[in-house]
Parts: sequence; structure tokens; C-alpha cells
Amino acid sequence: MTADSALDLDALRSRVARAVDDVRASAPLAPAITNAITMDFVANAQLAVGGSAAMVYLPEEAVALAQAGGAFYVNMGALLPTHRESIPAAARACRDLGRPWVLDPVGIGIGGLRGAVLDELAACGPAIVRANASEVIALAQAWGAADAVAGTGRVRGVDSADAVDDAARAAAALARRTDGAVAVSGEDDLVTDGRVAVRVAGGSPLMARVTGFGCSLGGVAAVYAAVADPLTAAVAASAHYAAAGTAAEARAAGPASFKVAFIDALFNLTAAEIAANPLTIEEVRS
Ligand SMILES: Nc1ncnc2c1ncn2[C@@H]1O[C@H](COP(=O)(O)OP(=O)(O)O)[C@@H](O)[C@H]1O
Ligand SMILES: Cc1ncsc1CCOP(=O)(O)O
Ligand SMILES: [Mg+2]
Repeated sequence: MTADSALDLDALRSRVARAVDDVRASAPLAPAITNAITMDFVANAQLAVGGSAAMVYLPEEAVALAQAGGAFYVNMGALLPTHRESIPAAARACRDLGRPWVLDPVGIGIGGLRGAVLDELAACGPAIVRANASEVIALAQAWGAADAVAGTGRVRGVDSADAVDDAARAAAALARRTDGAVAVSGEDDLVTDGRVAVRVAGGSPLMARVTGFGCSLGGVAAVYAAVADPLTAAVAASAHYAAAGTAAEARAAGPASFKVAFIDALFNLTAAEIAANPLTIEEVRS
């Protein structure tokens, strides 16, 4: 990117710092339908960054919270029969209200219910898709956003079988399809709106040794989506996670103490420290 381009790195860092400050000043509510395995971590991460959390299962309650929140989070990690109704209801309510919502299609490809729900979500335009590389490739294929992609898109349970770079083309195509941002997580995260791609380095390998880092990153992305545009919000969430992961690793003896130190670091890092996390930006060649 050139110095006078619309989105250079300094401008992006400023936007990230402002998003961090705005969240801490306004405590936006980012309600969620999310899985029971990692629900506690999602809520605590949302609170630690300065947001407000509320989780529901039922369709009527999901619509009520879509109206009440600044952005909504849908995580498909472990579906129950009620999610057949509640997830599309929440997404449709957000679309009709012009409310940003974030999708984590955890475990896409397992069984038939996830596919049926995702078919309904295709018309509801998530502001941010946040997922690991295999999930991004599989969603791009499911939503007809990518005909030729690298990688397998085969999710091994809920973990990725693909590298972040293998999902780069699918992520850009998916972002253009949703007119939003797509955040691919891994050793380095890749965030794209289909025009630019931002790489977020840092973090720790211990983040892959505790369940819920991806789910809670999605919940935090929804908090940021309440105060910032989708690309800025997704970068702010990934940069906040990477900076906190780097800080927590220095204090941790293993996965359990790492999770505790990580939530403390989410809370304690300054906006300047988060915005200073290693980032690079490049134009997407389509
Ligand atoms: N090896 C790693 N090094 C640094 N950060 C990592 C690593 N693995 C995962 N992360 C971070 O952990 C978080 C969750 O990513 P990931 O494990 O890919 O998600 P998921 O749990 O959905 O598969 C992201 O913030 C990502 O950057
Ligand atoms: C283990 C597991 N099983 C179904 S959902 C889930 C949590 C996945 O969380 P994350 O993708 O954040 O590690
Ligand atoms: Mg995940």
C-alpha cells in the first residue's frame, strides 16, 4: 500500500486503537448463540476486553437480543434442535435491523443440520466470518464464493486441517460474497475484506492447546463490530488476541495458567500496545 492509499498501516493502527478505546468507553452488548463447551470463555473474554455478554438458546430471545445488542455473535460449535430456528431467526433479525453479526461456522460439514442452517444464513450477510482455515474454505465452497481453492476444507472435528495461506483466496472470495470481513485464524491470522489482506502475527502456540480460543475470538470480534467497521473490528480482535497471547505466554507454566494469564492480559493491555502488535497489509490480487 502506498502512503496516500485509503487504508495504510498507520491508519489501520489508529483505527484499532480507537476501537479499543471505544469499546472500553461504551461497553457494547454483543449477545451470542454459542456452544456450551466454551460459553464461559466467550463471555469472560467479551467482558475482559470491555464489552458486555448475554447468551441465549431460544428463537424469541435471540431476536430480542439482536434488537438490544450492538452486534450479535453466532457460533455453530455444538448444535441443538432449537438452533435450527434460533440461528436463522437471529441472523434475519440482524439483517433486517442493519445490525452487524459475526459467524463462526465451527465444525462445518459435521452432520446435516449445520448445512441446512448455513444455507439459510447465506442470504443474511455476516459482517465478519471468523473461523480457522478449513472452516473458511468449506464455507466459501458452501456459499459458492470460491470455485478453485487450495487446501481441503475438511475440518477434523473442530480443528483445522489446512494452513492459513491455503485459505487466503477463499477468504477474499467469501468477503466479497458477504460484503464483509473474513478472519482466518492460525499461527498468524489473516483478515480480509476482499480488497486488502492484513496479517496479524504474535500470539502463542498455547492458544491451540486450550479449547475456546477461536470461539472467544469470535465473541470479541462481535464486541468490536459494535463500534467499528468489519475489517477494523476483525483486525482489532485478532491483534488484541495476539498481543494478549504473547504477554500471557511469558507468565504461564502450561495451558491452564496460560488461559488465566491471557484473560488478565486482555483486560490489562493498553490500546497502544494492542495497536502495536505486528501487522502487515497488502492488496488482494483477484
Ligand atoms: N500456533 C499459534 N501461534 C500463535 N497463535 C495461535 C496459534 N494457534 C492458534 N493461535 C491463535 O489462537 C486463536 C484461535 O485460533 P485457532 O486455534 O486457529 O481457532 P480454532 O480454535 O477456531 O481452530 C487465534 O487468535 C489464533 O491467532
Ligand atoms: C471442542 C468443541 N466441540 C464442539 S464445539 C467445541 C469448541 C471449539 O472451540 P474452538 O474452536 O474455539 O477451539
Ligand atoms: Mg473454532
